[in-house]
Amino acid sequence: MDSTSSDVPALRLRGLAKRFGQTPAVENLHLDVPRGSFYGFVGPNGAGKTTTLSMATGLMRPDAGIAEVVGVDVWAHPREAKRRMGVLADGVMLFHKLTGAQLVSYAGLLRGMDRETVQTRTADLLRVLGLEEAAGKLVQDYSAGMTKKIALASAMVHAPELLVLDEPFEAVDPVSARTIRGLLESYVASGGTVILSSHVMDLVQRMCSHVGIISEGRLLDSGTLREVQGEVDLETRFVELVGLDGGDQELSWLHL
Ligand SMILES: Nc1ncnc2c1ncn2[C@@H]1O[C@H](COP(=O)(O)OP(=O)(O)OP(=O)(O)O)[C@@H](O)[C@H]1O
Repeated sequence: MDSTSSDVPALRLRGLAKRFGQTPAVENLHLDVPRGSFYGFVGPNGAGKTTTLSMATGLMRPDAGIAEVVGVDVWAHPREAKRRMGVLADGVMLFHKLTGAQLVSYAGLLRGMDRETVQTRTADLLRVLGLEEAAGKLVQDYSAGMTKKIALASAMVHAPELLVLDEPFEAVDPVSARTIRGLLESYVASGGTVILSSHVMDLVQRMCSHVGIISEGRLLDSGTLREVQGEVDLETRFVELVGLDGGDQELSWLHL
């Protein structure tokens, strides 16, 4: 397949599956993320979002199925696939004994970039993300939001074709969230592709051109935002598909 063709999805998943013991976390999942799309991957807690994105990005080996980034098989050609994507993983340990600036630079050097470019881009990212003053501080001393931002900078420094972001806005303050949104929007406008997982339907509805809804390890619906949400808003559609499951219950003892 010609990986330069715009028909090749930025991310293509076929039959992805993963079990933890007897529990299926992801089952026979097929998904196409078109190039140049801003793709929201949503689902309730424990739906399989992180497991899917981990298998898609070479962090967790699937029991079955294929993951391709711009036509490159992630598990057959991990180095080539990883060059083309930037990943913000959920719950993965960073090298916390490095300073923020060192962490981003290290990520760039790992991708084979020259030192000068790495330095310039690291400074740009730290400035834009409001981390200039914390550049020399150890990552272990960062707050949760600062950690999220430095991990995001590390994922973006090599200007990959695809960004895979697991909960990029979690713990991030509203001003930084706005900055990150702006960065991602201009990245997509210039031809990049973003897939992000989130629980915040408003945010997905505002930012994303495409959506996939996953529950209990299965993809329930996917397509353009308009196709998926139909005549209602995304949250209503999400609840229709996933079910309320306790969402409308009350606790009598909590009535004061
Ligand atoms: N390392 C693991 N060992 C055992 N079970 C796991 C492991 N990781 C995930 N699971 C299980 O797999 C299922 C999917 O989890 P996953 O973290 O992918 O969901 P998620 O959609 O990302 O959830 P959340 O929105 O809460 O972050 C859950 O039932 C979870 O308990």
